[in-house]
Amino acid sequence: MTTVLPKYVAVIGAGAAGLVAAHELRREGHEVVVFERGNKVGGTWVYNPTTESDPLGIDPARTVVHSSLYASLRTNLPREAMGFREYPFVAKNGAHRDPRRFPGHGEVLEYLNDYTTEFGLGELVRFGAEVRRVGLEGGKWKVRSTACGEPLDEVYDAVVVCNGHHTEPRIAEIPGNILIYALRHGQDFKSTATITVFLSHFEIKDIAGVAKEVHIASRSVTDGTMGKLPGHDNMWLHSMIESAHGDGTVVFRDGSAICADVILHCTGYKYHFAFLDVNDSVTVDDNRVGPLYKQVFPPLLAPLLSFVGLPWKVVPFPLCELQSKWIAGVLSGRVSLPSSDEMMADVEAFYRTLDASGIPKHYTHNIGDSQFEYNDWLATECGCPPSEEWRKQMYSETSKNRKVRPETYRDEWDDELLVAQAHEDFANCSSEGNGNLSQ
Ligand SMILES: Cc1cc2nc3c(=O)[nH]c(=O)nc-3n(C[C@H](O)[C@H](O)[C@H](O)COP(=O)(O)OP(=O)(O)OC[C@H]3O[C@@H](n4cnc5c(N)ncnc54)[C@H](O)[C@@H]3O)c2cc1C
Repeated sequence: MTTVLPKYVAVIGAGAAGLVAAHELRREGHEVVVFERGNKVGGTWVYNPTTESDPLGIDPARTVVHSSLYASLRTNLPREAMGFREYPFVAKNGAHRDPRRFPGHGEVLEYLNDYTTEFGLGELVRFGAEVRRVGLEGGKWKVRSTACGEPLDEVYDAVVVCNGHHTEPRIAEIPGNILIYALRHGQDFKSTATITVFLSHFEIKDIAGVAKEVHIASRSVTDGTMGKLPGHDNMWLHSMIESAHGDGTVVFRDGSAICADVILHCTGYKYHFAFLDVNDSVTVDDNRVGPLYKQVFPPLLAPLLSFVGLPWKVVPFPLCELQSKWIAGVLSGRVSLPSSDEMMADVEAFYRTLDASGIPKHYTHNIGDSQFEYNDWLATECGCPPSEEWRKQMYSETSKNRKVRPETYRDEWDDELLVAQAHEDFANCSSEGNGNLSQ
């Protein structure tokens, strides 16, 4: 094998993906700079209690606030399955710690802070540094960032994009006037408000507890499920919205109508890479980022440009960990990639499989059903063990429990045996020197 020199790598974002990418890259011998436009590590898990003064987002003078979290948010995955493979998310004692199996968002941020401290990642992060442009010049990446309004141009060998995909809202296109509301507390809604929610959401009950009426319009509502939601006095399911009007009238496709004070879009987010200047080597088309070999490398720019954390409906932390190991190994020459043509052929074959199964383009990165197969493929490439059996089973048991006990799955479960197996595994991990378990 030819020796490849360590690379000078720019990582964009210091959320879970950027942190694990930085750790794995440095571990492999690369020199790393992490650009983070915020002033903390943790990305999504950095909670901001404020909302914009203008919920319609029209006033150009408004202070823009972004946070995808709301106050009462708890994880939807159990901590054992959710954590990084090499740094288990175990409960810790301490004034600000939340030992629950499905902890509140603050505990996830604490965990990511612990991870940062444990591996000394803070020294790699440049806070307040927003990447504005990434372009290829003479075989090297020119990265333009701004800090305190001052532009800075630097040259890197490789760029790893970890900018997350829960920032750019995907707004449902409804003819008529649209109201958008950012939610932090259910109590943000007055008890008189009638709310139309564009898509069902697990935590809608927070709002239903204080709003007068909640009307849920969703693609998945069928004739058989329309009407009042069983067990709730003030929640109704509707077909999709046909139009919305300035006086608050919302007309559904079945012809029924209500009058709403607020329309809340629970329609998710879009992939967005405003800083990427790579002609058409990577594009976003109907929320498909591509072409990407195995969700990570654009064949024409591999291995010097890569993406971590694009897949959704997955357990993100361990998946990002494996993607990062793969990227780090490929950049150092320890792991090889197929040729560009072979990678492109693989991507095209993947798209044909999606087409043949009737899976729309915007589901390209929904790899939920095959996530563990995907993780195991990455693990084999990197020469590390496949996903733990308990983790796979725990994921599937949690999904089942969420369906059976939608209101209480975070506090009642039947997979204690898997929890015990996880902890047995963590103890082995600890004997191999994992500082997270020695406290
Ligand atoms: C409401 C909600 C609940 C969730 N619940 C769970 C859960 O229970 N369990 C779970 O495992 N996952 C959950 N997730 C998924 C969560 O997104 C992932 O766990 C993970 O945090 C994603 O990390 P990331 O690093 O990919 O992205 P992010 O956390 O979004 O981090 C991206 C970082 O990049 C920075 N950045 C972006 N653009 C630039 C730029 N141009 N220059 C510099 N910096 C930039 C951002 O400031 C940010 O810090 C949830 C997500 C949401 C939105």
